[in-house]
Amino acid sequence: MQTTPPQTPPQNRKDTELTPPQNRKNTELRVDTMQRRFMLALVQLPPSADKAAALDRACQRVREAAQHGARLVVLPECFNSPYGTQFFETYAETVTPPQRTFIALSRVARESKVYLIGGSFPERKSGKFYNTCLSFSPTGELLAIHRKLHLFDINVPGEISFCESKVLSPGDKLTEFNTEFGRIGVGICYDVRFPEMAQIAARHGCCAMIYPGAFNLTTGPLHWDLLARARALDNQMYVAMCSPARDMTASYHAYGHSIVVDPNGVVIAQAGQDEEIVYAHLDIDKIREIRTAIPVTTQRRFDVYPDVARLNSI
Ligand SMILES: NC(=O)CCC(=O)C(=O)O
Repeated sequence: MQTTPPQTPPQNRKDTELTPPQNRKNTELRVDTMQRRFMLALVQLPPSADKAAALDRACQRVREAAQHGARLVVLPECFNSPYGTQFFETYAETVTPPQRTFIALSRVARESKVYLIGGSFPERKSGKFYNTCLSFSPTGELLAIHRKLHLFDINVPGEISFCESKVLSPGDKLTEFNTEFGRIGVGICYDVRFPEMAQIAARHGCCAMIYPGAFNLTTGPLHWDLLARARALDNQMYVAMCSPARDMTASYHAYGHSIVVDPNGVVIAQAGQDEEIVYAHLDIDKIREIRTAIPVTTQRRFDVYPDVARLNSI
């Protein structure tokens, strides 16, 4: 459990679980800042069935993003395995003990001196499988493990049917971690459809909610941008979603269009459908400005809807 106050730098500590934010107003931004502005990079990678090659390419692109000045780098969902229930068991790795993906991501975060939200990979744990995202500090320390909470089980007749829960189990924890820029919340793809996660993260003082994702060609054009913008506007926080590039020869056709949205709901960076790194500056002062100008954050009527207010004490 995290026991350190928000001012504490992220070393020597894991934020994989949440504790009540004590001694502060919950709506406060956790920006005790050495840095008020930083560059985020979303690495939109092509899908690949070759795990080693995909991992090498991801690390090479993380280094490239760092050389361009990014301090927080994000990879896509299932970035080093094909996305499909038939592949998860074959490509799965453990976190304890660390295997190939963990070791490579930790090393590249350390060598590049970046915070790395390492997309996701199929994880094997105690006989179960999860869709898991590991986040690392610039020293390569594991900061957070997010196991996708909401599994992608949908059926749009004639368009797309997917059932992650055939193979995967859902996680059971929200995920946030501290950086010197601010506190960051993490979800994976379908998690973005559940507004409670971003709302809780915002009320815990997160400045950004980041989702490695892999929408498809049916729901992508309909909902990808809209969901990112909705989560950002409702919570007056930055939202970023990082997709694989589109490959029509792959078994799953990812939408692409990795996106960064500002706390006004404005898209400030967006990829096309091919391999690309998108960069955006996140500015903590902008969150404050927007929350001051349109102060919905402090105008909530928890006297009328008290159940929601209990989020304060999560
Ligand atoms: N990988 C996913 O969770 C896909 C989510 C998606 O496409 C959606 O429409 O939601």
